[in-house]
Amino acid sequence: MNKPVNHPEVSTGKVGVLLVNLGTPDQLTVPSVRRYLRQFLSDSRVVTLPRLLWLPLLNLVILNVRPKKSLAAYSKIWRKEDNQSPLRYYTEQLTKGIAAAKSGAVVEFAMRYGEPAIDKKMAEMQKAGCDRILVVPLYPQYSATTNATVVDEVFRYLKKQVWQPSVRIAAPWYKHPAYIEALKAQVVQHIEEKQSQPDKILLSFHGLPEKSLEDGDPYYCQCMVTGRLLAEALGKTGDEVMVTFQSRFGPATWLQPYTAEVLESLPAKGVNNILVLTPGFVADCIETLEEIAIEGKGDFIAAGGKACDVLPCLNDSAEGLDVMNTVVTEELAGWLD
Ligand SMILES: C=CC1=C(C)c2cc3[nH]c(cc4nc(cc5[nH]c(cc1n2)c(C)c5CCC(=O)O)C(CCC(=O)O)=C4C)c(C)c3C=C
Ligand SMILES: [Fe+2]
Ligand SMILES: [Fe+2]
Repeated sequence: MNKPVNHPEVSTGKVGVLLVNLGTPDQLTVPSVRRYLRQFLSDSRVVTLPRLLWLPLLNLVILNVRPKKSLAAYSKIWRKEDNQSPLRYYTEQLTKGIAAAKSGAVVEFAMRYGEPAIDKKMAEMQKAGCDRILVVPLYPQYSATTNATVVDEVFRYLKKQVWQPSVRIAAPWYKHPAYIEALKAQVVQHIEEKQSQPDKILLSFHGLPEKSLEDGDPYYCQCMVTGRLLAEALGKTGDEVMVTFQSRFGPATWLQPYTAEVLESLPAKGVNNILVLTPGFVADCIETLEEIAIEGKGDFIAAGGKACDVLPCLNDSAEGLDVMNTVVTEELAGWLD
């Protein structure tokens, strides 16, 4: 006879849904911003330069200069009412919204960098009886710098487990009709309220080094598909809807055209009324609220532009929740026995 094994509790067959966003400083302080940037920018999926070159540069130069600059930017958008960053707030609101729609599932969020950490949340979900966990990286377009690093972290956790849950990773939804329709509805509602058409609609996505294309990262192509499908849905030409890339970091060439350069050059071309969307972000954050809605808009006006309306991310709006609920529902279909 085998020796009796001390069995862990029998599974309750629950399903877990773990939404994972990038991460954000916990507090509005230089050490907090530095801690976040250190973890984020030390990830070799994010900065692919040789470690021996990059880590000294990061630790000796960048982490001494950048956190102060970033803190000034975060302080412009920080939520005073609940003392947290918008990214964290909207990620939590989305999680609550999905939990309300998916009774029976354990719905939680984690951050790839900082807290709540992915391994802690995975462990909690297993403890709560989840033997199937759907992980949803909160990025409509796939990139190795965002999605793949979430998957790496999930599997680092799984590697240490004797009893692993089944895990499924949600696919990016860059061309899903629910997503395109949600963006369209946002634009149509804005134009109706304003009772005038913009000269141009800019879709500003987070940038990546241009080299990502050579490396096989599909991000650029997925952004272009989102842009084309939205233009088609709106009945607009490729000229009226333009895809640009923001948030360049470091001296390398990044995906182009650069949002900042386009914003500064449009007024001289007679494009004076524009509408800007940031469809690569699920939730508003420093990159959308500070870089675009404050800095980018200011630069456009300073260059002679008349109106630059910036739409919020889908966030926890009814449309935003609908997109995420659709993604979760479709991923779980067939998996929920
Ligand atoms: C090499 C650097 C970076 C790559 C590659 C990169 C890819 C990437 N990032 C997002 C989404 C977000 N990035 C955010 C902030 C942010 N990104 C970088 C650098 C790279 N991003 C930095 C240095 C920062 C920090 C902010 C700053 O100091 O200016 C955020 C916002 C976080 C917040 O707290 O508000 C998001 C979201 C995507 C989607 C992406 C690749 C496609
Ligand atoms: Fe980024
Ligand atoms: Fe930025």
